[in-house]
Amino acid sequence: MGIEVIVEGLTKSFGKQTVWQDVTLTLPPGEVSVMLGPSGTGKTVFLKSVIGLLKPERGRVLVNGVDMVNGPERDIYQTRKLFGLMFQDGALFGSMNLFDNIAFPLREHTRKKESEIRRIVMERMDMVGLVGSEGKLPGEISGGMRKRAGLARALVLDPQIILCDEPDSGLDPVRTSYISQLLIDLNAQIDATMLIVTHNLDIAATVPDNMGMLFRRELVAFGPRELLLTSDVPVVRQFLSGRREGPIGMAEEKDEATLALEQLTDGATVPLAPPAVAPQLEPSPGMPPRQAVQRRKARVLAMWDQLPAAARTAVQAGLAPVQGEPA
Ligand SMILES: Nc1ncnc2c1ncn2[C@@H]1O[C@H](COP(=O)(O)OP(=O)(O)OP(=O)(O)O)[C@@H](O)[C@H]1O
Repeated sequence: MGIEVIVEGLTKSFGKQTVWQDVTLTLPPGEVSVMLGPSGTGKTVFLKSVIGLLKPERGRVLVNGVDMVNGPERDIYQTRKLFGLMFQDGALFGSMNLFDNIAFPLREHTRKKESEIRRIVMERMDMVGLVGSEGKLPGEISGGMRKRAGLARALVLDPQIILCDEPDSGLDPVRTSYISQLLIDLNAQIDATMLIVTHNLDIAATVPDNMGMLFRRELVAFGPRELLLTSDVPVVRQFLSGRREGPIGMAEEKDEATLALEQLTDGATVPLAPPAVAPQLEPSPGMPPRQAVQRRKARVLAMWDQLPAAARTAVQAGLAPVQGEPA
């Protein structure tokens, strides 16, 4: 089962610029979480801080009891091996074929024999649908294939926590749907804790168990997907509906005067209908059921009293028994 990641009071700055402050959340073990936020709000910085590649000034990130911020470097290095990291561009070595790219972490970090490495690499390539492309160079394949190769490489060390930075960037909507399904299928197969950073609304609506959003140097919210998908917090509603009206501006947050002017226009005053919550993706036929589903159900029911009515209704709709399944 995946490992819980506890983030407490995390604050990160570069010089005088605070990227975000006092971020507190828990990634539940084996569940899929998505972190949303407009460009430049520090989503990538957050991922890098979770894995200990960047050092926030305050707070801690606990993984298996190790603080990835201030713990001993030796422990951080060991704990990092529990992670699989999928970078935005796949981060493949251009001069290596896909097989060697995916085998790289095994050759670097383990003493496995080549025959064992071949078995693992082929198994992971099969998981992401790349068998037959072992000999291709990254420059010879499509962006979607590069993403999948990046994902296969993130999987070779059997990670218990997977971090994905914008798995959709540069992909068309159809390829993005395939990646979404692949992420759910992977979760069903390996039950790893997953954190996906994205601004893709389809991924946000259909993939995660939990969702968070960064804005104005704060974590606006983090919780079950239904909480954010039905939220009436203006910035969350604006982001999830992709509207211009609201606190998020083109280059940066809008100033007070622009916002006040918007309040006077019809577009901003017409209330949005409560959003319909799309069903979460199920694993593909033939995949095992996601083990996180039952754990999440118990967790969400335990926080029932704290959920607003709209979120409860959406949770109930999602819990309705599927035909042929016990309630
Ligand atoms: N190493 C660094 N040194 C200085 N500033 C940095 C560094 N890394 C990131 N930043 C700044 O931190 C802020 C957040 O960057 P980040 O890449 O995390 O945003 P993001 O939310 O992932 O954006 P996008 O969605 O556009 O990828 C930006 O203002 C960026 O310029």
